[in-house]
Amino acid sequence: MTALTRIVEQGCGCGAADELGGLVSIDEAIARIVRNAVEVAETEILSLASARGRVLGEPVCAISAAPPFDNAAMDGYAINSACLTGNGPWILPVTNRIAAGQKNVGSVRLGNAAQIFTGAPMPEGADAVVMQENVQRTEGAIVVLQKVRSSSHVRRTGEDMVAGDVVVSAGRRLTARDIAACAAAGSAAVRVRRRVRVALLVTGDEVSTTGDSRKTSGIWDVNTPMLRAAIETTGIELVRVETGEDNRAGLRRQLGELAKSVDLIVTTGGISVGEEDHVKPALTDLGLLMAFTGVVMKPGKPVSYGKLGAVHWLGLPGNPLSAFIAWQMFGTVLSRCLSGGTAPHSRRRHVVLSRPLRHKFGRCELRLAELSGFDGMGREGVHFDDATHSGRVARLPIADGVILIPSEVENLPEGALVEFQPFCD
Ligand SMILES: Nc1nc2c(c(=O)[nH]1)N[C@H]1C(S)=C(S)[C@@H](COP(=O)(O)OP(=O)(O)OC[C@H]3O[C@@H](n4cnc5c(N)ncnc54)[C@H](O)[C@@H]3O)O[C@H]1N2
Ligand code: MOO
Repeated sequence: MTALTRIVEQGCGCGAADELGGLVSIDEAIARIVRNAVEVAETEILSLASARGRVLGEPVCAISAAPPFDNAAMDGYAINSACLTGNGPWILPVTNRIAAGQKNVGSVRLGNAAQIFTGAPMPEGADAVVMQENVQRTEGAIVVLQKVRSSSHVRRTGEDMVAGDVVVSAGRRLTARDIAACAAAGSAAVRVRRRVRVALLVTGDEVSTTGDSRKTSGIWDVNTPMLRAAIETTGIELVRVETGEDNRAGLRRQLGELAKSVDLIVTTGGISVGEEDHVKPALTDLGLLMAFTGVVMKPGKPVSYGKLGAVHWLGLPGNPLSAFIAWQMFGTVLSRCLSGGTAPHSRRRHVVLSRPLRHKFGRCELRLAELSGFDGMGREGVHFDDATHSGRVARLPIADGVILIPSEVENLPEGALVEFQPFCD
């Protein structure tokens, strides 16, 4: 039995929406984010040394061929393979010695050999390298026991890249792998998009900051440190962190101020339907255009998104697990779109349930899950929680991601396939 038959890019694929309550499906919420989020236009030039994590604003092209000349791939002897005729062994006089970095390497005549070291330029006349382990060295000569093919252990000019090749495309978020290709292409600096500027505003009068020596217990503020870390992981720049006032006028003033200096405001809490939920009314006062207000998912139902002029607002629920999962589902997509990064390949995959699963019909549930390795048929298994509790985070450290349980599913047997989305952190 399969809970979902197709791997979808990001959404849950079940398409559940609650028109009456104004809630949209996960897929629709993502589509609205993608439609509204325009990447930052400004770019800057950075040295390769400081470019990791940044989004490339223009392609990086090779300035010359790599390798720039034919060279030895092994320590050994450069020979012309055409001299190994008939049956061996063949005795070849060693007439020169070539080290890496050496200029004027000379040539090798047919029937002779040049001792050569890995990375050294191939001498004229030679077309192959015999590894030193495969010869017997005698006074002034080598004995070759087996034939070698032309080009054996030779790295040819331009076999990795030629001048003008695009080695990294615009939109890539630079990793050590991209930086390797840029360096091999001769690039010292790259043009990247400027980082997206983000403000985090955490509401909730009842929460206390950890580290306050006057307090030994309380509802600790989880969202600020958690989202600081999560935002940092996506490569955008957290420029302001504030504690929200718990009233409409105060929030209106704070949000209005923040909107002057950032591209994105992320808030947590204060977005449900209670009389004490002031974030949306304050944003409405400021002229917010709402793209969606609530998603048919558990946890994270109240997650909302809209725009204050050119500034994006992502409203995450106050419950820490809801805030974390809503960030994973929507915040990461929004950050990527605003940064100008190309969509990564989906890391979604099917996994096999380790035991029967029960689910309450209604919302698409994103339940914490832990990968448990592969079975004899190569199928990846998953352990999962009995239920989702939006205020609990004790199990987050051992969870590798979430399984997606479509809204209409009520029971799944052990061995059923479900979709799994790994956390990006
Ligand atoms: N009548 C209804 N009530 C609620 C609904 C609903 O549909 N109808 N939705 C529930 C759902 S689902 C969620 S999720 C929460 C989200 O509400 P808010 O986003 O307005 O969040 P708050 O009420 O401000 O806080 C919820 C919860 O989280 C704790 N919290 C808040 N901030 C932090 C923080 N920084 N660190 C740790 N914990 C935090 C807060 O103490 C509350 O317990 O609404 C339901 N209600
Ligand atoms: O949707 Mo809420 O996040 O379950 O508690």
